[in-house]
Amino acid sequence: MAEIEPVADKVTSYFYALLFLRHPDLRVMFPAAMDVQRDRLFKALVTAAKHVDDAEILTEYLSHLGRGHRKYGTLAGHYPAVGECLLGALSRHATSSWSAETEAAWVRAYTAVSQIMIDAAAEDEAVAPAWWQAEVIAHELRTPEIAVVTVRPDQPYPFLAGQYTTVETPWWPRVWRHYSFATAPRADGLLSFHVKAVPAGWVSNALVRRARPGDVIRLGAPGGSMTVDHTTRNGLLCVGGGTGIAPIKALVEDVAERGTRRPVEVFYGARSDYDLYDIDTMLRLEQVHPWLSVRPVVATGAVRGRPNGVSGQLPDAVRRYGPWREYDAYLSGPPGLIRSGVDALLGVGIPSDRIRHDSVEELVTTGYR
Ligand SMILES: NC(=O)C1=CN([C@@H]2O[C@H](COP(=O)(O)OP(=O)(O)OC[C@H]3O[C@@H](n4cnc5c(N)ncnc54)[C@H](O)[C@@H]3O)[C@@H](O)[C@H]2O)C=CC1
Repeated sequence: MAEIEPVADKVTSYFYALLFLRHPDLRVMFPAAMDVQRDRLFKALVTAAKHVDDAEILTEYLSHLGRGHRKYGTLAGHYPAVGECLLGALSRHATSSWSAETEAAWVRAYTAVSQIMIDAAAEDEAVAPAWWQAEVIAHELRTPEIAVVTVRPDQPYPFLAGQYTTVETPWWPRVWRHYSFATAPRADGLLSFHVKAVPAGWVSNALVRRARPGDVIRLGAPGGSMTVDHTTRNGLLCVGGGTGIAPIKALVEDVAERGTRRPVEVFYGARSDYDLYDIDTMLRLEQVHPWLSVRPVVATGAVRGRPNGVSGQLPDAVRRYGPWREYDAYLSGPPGLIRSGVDALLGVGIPSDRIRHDSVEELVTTGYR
């Protein structure tokens, strides 16, 4: 991996060129623009290599990957073709470390990896569809860039509060992006997402500016482990930045449904007062739940009309309050916030096994664009 990492771009470009030259029929399974796809392949290789000594984490990661590949139409028969081209690309770029021995090691590793993915996909086939179709039934613009999109899946969609899914729009086939569910599972089966149109974001711009009630999108399977630990009575310290408030709101609803009245402290951060697009919903929840406290935090300017508003960065705001030793922490938002937030939470005495957030690598490569 050390020899491959600095030339990752070349390796993945070469790999896809080989794959499409040798197997042109597979090209239709991939999006028109391959930039994000290329990053994804390499991130998957790095993640697998990173956990190579921890069979449990590796199997969980690969199983999730295998199940996730069902929505692309991936079949067991595709894996050998991919494996051959991967070896072709690696052997061409890892020239100084390549030998019969390394080749045999890669073949063994790839065979094991693909078997776990194939088995997980086959198991999943018996219990869940490869994807869900979902009709947009409401589209509410909260700011010119942020929409709350509510959809009705064509069949029951089981998930846990705090999880995310992948979304494909009809306008950009085979381009999938992650979005967290903005509510806990609802009795009416509806799902909603907070989407911010980001520059050059294919899916996010389509969802904010084009999608209207009646349009049909596709959803992949749910994922993510930022879910409430119901085995403890610890309080929840929730830090949500920007649209990262969406899964935090879902967690609050989950605690409310359980009726356990654990203290929940939400720090809701935005660049400015104007960007606190969901503050009214959060404050309404605070009014009905005595165990919930919501503190808006803005990076610039002041929070108007909210006496408990804080000016500054989210991690600093969290440090200013507390103590947090009796709390589990949940972090959601931009990758930079997750990184500095984890440091702040460790610093205030919350051990790492009680800090939950989505994978920063996933947020970076498969972001919300
Ligand atoms: N499950 C998750 O973790 C979710 C993550 N997201 C991510 O959240 C982001 C939302 O984007 P925007 O609304 O434009 O957010 P934004 O850029 O407006 O930032 C939101 C908040 O995070 C703070 N922040 C940003 N970078 C920081 C850093 N390096 N250190 C400390 N604080 C920082 C800002 O000061 C602000 O308070 C996207 O990157 C999206 O991918 C969105 C939904 C769910």
